[in-house]
Amino acid sequence: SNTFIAAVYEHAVILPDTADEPVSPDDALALMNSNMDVLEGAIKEAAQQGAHIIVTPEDGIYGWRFTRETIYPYLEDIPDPAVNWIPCTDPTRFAPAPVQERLSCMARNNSIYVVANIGDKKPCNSSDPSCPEDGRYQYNTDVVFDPEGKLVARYHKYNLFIPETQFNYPKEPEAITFETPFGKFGVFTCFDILFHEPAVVLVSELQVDTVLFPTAWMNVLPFLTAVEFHSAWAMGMGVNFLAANTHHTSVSMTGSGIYAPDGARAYYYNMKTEDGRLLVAELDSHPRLSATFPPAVNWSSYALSVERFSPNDNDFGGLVFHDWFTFTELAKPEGNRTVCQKDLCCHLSYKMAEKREDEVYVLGAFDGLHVVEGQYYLQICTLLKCKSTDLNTCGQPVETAQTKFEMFSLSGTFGTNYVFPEVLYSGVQLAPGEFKVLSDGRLISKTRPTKPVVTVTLFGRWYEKDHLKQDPQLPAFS
Ligand SMILES: NC(=O)CCCC[C@@H]1SC[C@@H]2NC(=O)N[C@@H]21
Repeated sequence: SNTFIAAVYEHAVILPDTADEPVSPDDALALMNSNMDVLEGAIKEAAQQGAHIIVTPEDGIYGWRFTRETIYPYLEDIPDPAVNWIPCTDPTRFAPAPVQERLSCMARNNSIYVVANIGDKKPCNSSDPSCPEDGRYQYNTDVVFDPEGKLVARYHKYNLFIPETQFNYPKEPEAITFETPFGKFGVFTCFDILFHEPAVVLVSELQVDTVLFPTAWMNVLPFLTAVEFHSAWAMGMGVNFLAANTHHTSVSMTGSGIYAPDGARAYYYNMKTEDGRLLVAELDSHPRLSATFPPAVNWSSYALSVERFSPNDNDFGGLVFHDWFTFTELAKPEGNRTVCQKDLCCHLSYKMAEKREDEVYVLGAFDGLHVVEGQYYLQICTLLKCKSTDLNTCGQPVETAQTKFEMFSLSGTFGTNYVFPEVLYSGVQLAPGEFKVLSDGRLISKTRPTKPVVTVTLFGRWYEKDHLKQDPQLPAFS
């Protein structure tokens, strides 16, 4: 088919009690069944609305706050999908697997692909020198059941986030894909999105059409809020992206969406209540063949072709999520500005509807290794609103703004081809259809932005540089 209906469910996970001791297998299953009761309602509703596939969140069935020992009763042995297993119709073929059986039946009874995140356990012994002392590997695992209830994909998360000490890293990254009548799918989990393997491999080498993305994502403004970054990754990589987040506002977890390469089809961000939400939207099965598929981009073409727009007399520094940026203030209501850090020069042309006295915007550049909660090399050009009119607050998280822009055009001399374009309006709102990337690398407003701007960002990832030693992040202007 040319199109299909996708669903994602943001789930307010029912968490286990914080206990230091492992619970019984029955208690673990009871907690997981409470969560699956809610997921089953969402799956039924999605199927009734015609969805062909539904994605549910990372940690959506057992929650978090586990040690290696306390998660054990929640784990099941998940076989390689090559065994051709329908747990719903053949539940006793392997060791008891009540969670896989129930997920399989939900898929089968509703004739829909179901994507879920559960825990896998694999026994090992001393013949394996890497075998953990407790005699088992434990993996954060995505599973996919087809509309017959057959297990068609199993993915072990490769880039564990720092607190996930309950799980092991798989020895090698797994690039997991499967074919459907509506395109080729790939799957990875949460923190994986910031790294080359397996995320970029799935798109650039294996040419998937749609990525399935269970996540438990804590939002970090100004660049790493879920809806902002996940929609930007879909656009930068040219794929559909189905992101299902957990919903838990006390740790800033919210933000799910159905994203196409040219913008969001549906998204949900809600820090006000603890409600989950089902999203359903239509997508192209093969976005690369669609008339709206964005053109190939040379990310540095425009920026390398122009001279510096402005002198660097008044540049200053500031921290953005632990990274030392070089900033220049946008003091006039319109203009052309350049700011550089190391090899990255960022150019901005902009026009504000009016220059407000109570809001300050800057153009910023960062070219360096990010080292907090993981190590990854970034090149970032950004137009952002400062928290207050004090320039020392530039880079601190900001959610709202009042300044409307007539236009913006942002570009940079990137050394990487992997650049993710973000536009965030006041109130953590996306701007689908209101901006685009030209083939020469400029991120431009298509029409006059309809809402006040919080950030416009080109978020570049330079994967080859991830293993460099950290540069001392000193102000380049001092
Ligand atoms: N479950 C996960 O793997 C969560 C990782 C995503 C966290 C994103 S990426 C780095 C930022 N730090 C955060 O606390 N949230 C952001």
